[in-house]
Amino acid sequence: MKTAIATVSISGTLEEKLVAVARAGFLGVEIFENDLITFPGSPADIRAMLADLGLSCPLFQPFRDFEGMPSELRERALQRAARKFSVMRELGTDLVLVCSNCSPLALGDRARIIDDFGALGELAAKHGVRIGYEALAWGRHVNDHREAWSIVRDVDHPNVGLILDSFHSLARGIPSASIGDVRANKLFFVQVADAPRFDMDLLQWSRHFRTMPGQGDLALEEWAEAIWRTGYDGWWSLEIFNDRFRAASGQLVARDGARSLIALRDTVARRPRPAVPASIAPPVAPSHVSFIEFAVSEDEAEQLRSLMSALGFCLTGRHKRKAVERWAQGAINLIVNTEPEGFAHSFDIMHGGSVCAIGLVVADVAAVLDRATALGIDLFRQAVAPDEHAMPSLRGVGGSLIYLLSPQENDQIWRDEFIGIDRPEEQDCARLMRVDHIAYTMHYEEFLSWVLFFVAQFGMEKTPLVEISDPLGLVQSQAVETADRAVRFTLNGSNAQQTLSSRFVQNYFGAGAQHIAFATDDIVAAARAADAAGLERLPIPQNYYDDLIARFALPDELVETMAAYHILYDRDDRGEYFQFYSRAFGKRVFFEVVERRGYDGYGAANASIRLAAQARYKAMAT
Ligand SMILES: O=C(O)c1ccc(O)c(O)c1
Ligand SMILES: [Mg+2]
Repeated sequence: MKTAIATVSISGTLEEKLVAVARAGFLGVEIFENDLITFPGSPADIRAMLADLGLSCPLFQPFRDFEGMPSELRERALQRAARKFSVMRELGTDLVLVCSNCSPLALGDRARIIDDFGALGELAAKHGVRIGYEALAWGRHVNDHREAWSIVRDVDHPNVGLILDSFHSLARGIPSASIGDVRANKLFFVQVADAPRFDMDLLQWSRHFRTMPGQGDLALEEWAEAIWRTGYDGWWSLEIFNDRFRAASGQLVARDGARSLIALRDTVARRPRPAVPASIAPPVAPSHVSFIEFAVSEDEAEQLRSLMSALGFCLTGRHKRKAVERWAQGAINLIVNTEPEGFAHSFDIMHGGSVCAIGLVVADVAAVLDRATALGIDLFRQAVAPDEHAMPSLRGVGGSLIYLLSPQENDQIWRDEFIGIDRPEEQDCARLMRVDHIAYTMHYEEFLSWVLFFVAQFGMEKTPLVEISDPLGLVQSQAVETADRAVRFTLNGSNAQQTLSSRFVQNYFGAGAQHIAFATDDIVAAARAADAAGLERLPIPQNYYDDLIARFALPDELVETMAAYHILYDRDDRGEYFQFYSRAFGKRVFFEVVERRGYDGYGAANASIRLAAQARYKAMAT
């Protein structure tokens, strides 16, 4: 798979863009005219830079408003093209993208359009270049690749071919089966972009919200599969217009782009009767969260211990040699690491007491590592003693670790590395059963990067994006989940400076786990016990409960109980959801307890209530 990316997809100066593209492992780069025009050197200088970086330039674009112009403008359009062709030769590319005409002057006369492309093809042949015709979704007369293909077919000139761009076709809902009509030798170039499903103006949607494959909702697999089935073996190039990417690190976006194309190809390779053979290890979904590890100083550890105790966790083991404790309840293991050196300690110094690692159980650790390597995901290994499990790990959100455990290791590790502590009978009353989800908070600009990480590496599914109102701005939130919902993460990021999300990222010096939700099957019992144990809770206003009665027609008694214990409630067509929150530990991490009765979401309707309650604490503190 020959992969390229358009300069428009990446932030920075042209030089910075090219370096980022080359480092990410692309073979080619589409040069956007604007990047050429703003560059203080000749096209030949750009060509030399590309050569130094080992990149080729398979496409120059765009050339606009060409076909079907009234007679008096036709000659000028051809002259304009001739100038561009000279530039292209200097730049070292032989293909230009001509996008369908958007000018109000354009005529839709098909015979004229075919004639124009015939003339352009002749001119191109003289200059030793080729033309690729792309139907813009908002083209004045041609806005469907089926129409563009029929024109290219009828022009029948060796220097005139078709360019397919997933956005233009999928945004308009054009069936990908129609790609089967395109002849591979006439398909000159393929551009790939995904996008979240928005019901909005096509041009605005395309110019601001395109994403890497896997970060959006378009049916890219069918589309890419249809292209492979034609026998096309040319370039696959990302053309991503996205406001966030323009503001993000070029290196990050380029690396994600490369990752997204590898993952897209692999998804197609894993469909029935694959159009391409698989070339990397398959995605292996984690079966559950084995543990969550906190890196804390001894001072903060006391606070954390009392919070965990109040939630019903018991100290069940100590590491044989290290200052590491295991606190457990149900199938949940919380690790408290106060070691004065090592990864956890560095993490604590950097961020303050917080989640430095999680452990995921996976059926095939080697496959996870192989896939991570293929996707350019960083692995982490640290020195271990001979009697310790050498758990490999991936670098996850904010540099925290995702340890990988086989099911066997998950059974053995506590016995092998920890000295068990017998707990008194009366403490043995698990109210919380398992980790329901881990909520990560991150910079707005890196949000899509982590969506892609979980989707590409573990084959997790995305829920629709939701916007949550914090009293000080909007927060964007999206969950990634395994197909069986046994492992769930929510990702949160905000563009507004003072939202709780943004303050977390500022105070924490980066992205991290902001809250952890545990599942119970009796929320009232869990809340009552937590109250009795002195858990500091997030208070919810009575107005919320009055509104609940109005919205859901719930029995008074239930609402009174929920109000007494500050339990939030949500319902959808599948079931009911109950949740309550602890206050934050170290002003960073807080806990949530949830009970799901058939409900699959995260109580998005309640998130603004929770954020408002948390904002009150901030107001009181200042
Ligand atoms: O938004 C545009 O105008 C535009 C230009 C060139 C392209 O290849 C494209 O997909 C969109
Ligand atoms: Mg395009």
